Amino acid sequence: MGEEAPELISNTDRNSVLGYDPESKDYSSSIAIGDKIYVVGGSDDDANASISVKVFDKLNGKWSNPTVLGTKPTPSKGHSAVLINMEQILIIKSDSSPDDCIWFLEVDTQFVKQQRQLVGAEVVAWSKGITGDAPKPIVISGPSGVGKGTLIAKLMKEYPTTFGFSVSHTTRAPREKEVNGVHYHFTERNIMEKDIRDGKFLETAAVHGNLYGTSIEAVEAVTNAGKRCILDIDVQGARSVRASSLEAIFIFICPPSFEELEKRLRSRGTETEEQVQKRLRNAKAELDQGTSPGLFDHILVNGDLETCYENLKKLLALEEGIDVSYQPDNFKVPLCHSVTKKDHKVLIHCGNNGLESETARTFMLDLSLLKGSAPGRTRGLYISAGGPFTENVNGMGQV
Ligand SMILES: Nc1ncnc2c1ncn2[C@@H]1O[C@H](COP(=O)(O)OP(=O)(O)OP(=O)(O)O)[C@@H](O)[C@H]1O
Ligand SMILES: Nc1nc2c(ncn2[C@@H]2O[C@H](COP(=O)(O)O)[C@@H](O)[C@H]2O)c(=O)[nH]1
Repeated sequence: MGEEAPELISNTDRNSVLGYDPESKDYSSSIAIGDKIYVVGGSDDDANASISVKVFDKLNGKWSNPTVLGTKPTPSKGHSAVLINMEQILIIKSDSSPDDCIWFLEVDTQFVKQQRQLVGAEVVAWSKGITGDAPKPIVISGPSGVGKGTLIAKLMKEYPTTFGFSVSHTTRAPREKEVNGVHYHFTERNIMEKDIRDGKFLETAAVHGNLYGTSIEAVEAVTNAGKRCILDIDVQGARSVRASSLEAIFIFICPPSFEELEKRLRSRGTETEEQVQKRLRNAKAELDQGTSPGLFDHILVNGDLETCYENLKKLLALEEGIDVSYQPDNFKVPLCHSVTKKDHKVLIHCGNNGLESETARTFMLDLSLLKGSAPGRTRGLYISAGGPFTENVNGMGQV
């Protein structure tokens, strides 16, 4: 039986672009999935703009502007759009820096389906393609007063360029020394409820009588700064993140005893007696859930602060597992390129409209080990440079 011919996807450079308007410098590409057509467009006139997405519903003949979640790519001079599966479209930006050229537009992934239900309208989500295995975010949970904030502050102080704190939103009032935008984004309940409906949060929970939540933007701000994201969230939040597409490491911090927890909470002096009582009641359930198997990868007891901090550092070093060695130094897709896809492999033929010549170059993207997705990053992308790549019985190989 013969091999199925690879699917040819034309690029959307200035010459072959669908709907390119030379006056406005706008360009767009379109991909049909089921009953919908996704039109992804941009204009290189406005460097601050982002690539736009429009959806045409073939069933009712109407266009819509979907809610677009995640950090959006900025426009480049052109891009190719490749249908990977019925859930996501690969966008390869031309003439962009190596860390900004591979993007995934999710149109029907689990996350998008959930958000569509929540928002009650069309939703798409962007996720940036990361080569190799970028480090996973760290979720730190534990009862109020156990010392999560103290441990995180130590980590951020010692490694300011490695770790970044995900600044949560909360409806609780700021404490005396808390700074808006640094410790929390302090917000009103009705505003936060609207933001939740608009799909802006990765997770939210009602904790000790207030709303708390991690916005997609908070996590992306840290990741975009090239840092490893730390989330300080309660057990309900940890459970939601576990169920989301964000692949993280989950650490639960325990007190050495309940009495010590009570002592720390009181000595912090930030809560009224009534609030302390409420937090202690909730702590019992959190300790039960946090220490039962399944949710957390690691449990640390915060007895002596320095010992616990050293253990936390050891644990993070073990979990590091960063491997970003797969990206060729000079991976940059020129305006003039074409793309072919077969199974999990995408070939980008660069130069001379894909015709072989001395200047022509081919890159291969291996999508078989992708992990994570929106909201956040799609990791595990492998890029090989060189070629010419040929097809063999197992797919594509390099000769
Ligand atoms: N190992 C420790 N030994 C003694 N005191 C500690 C230890 N760790 C933290 N503390 C103190 O306990 C109090 C509570 O710590 P922290 O505010 O970090 O708790 P938390 O878990 O972040 O609480 P919350 O969830 O309410 O934000 C602080 O006053 C802090 O200085
Ligand atoms: N589910 C979430 N929980 C959060 C978030 N930010 C903080 N928290 C947790 O709330 C309690 C109370 O915090 P406090 O600052 O009022 O003492 C604590 O357990 C935090 O871990 C969040 O975004 N989501």
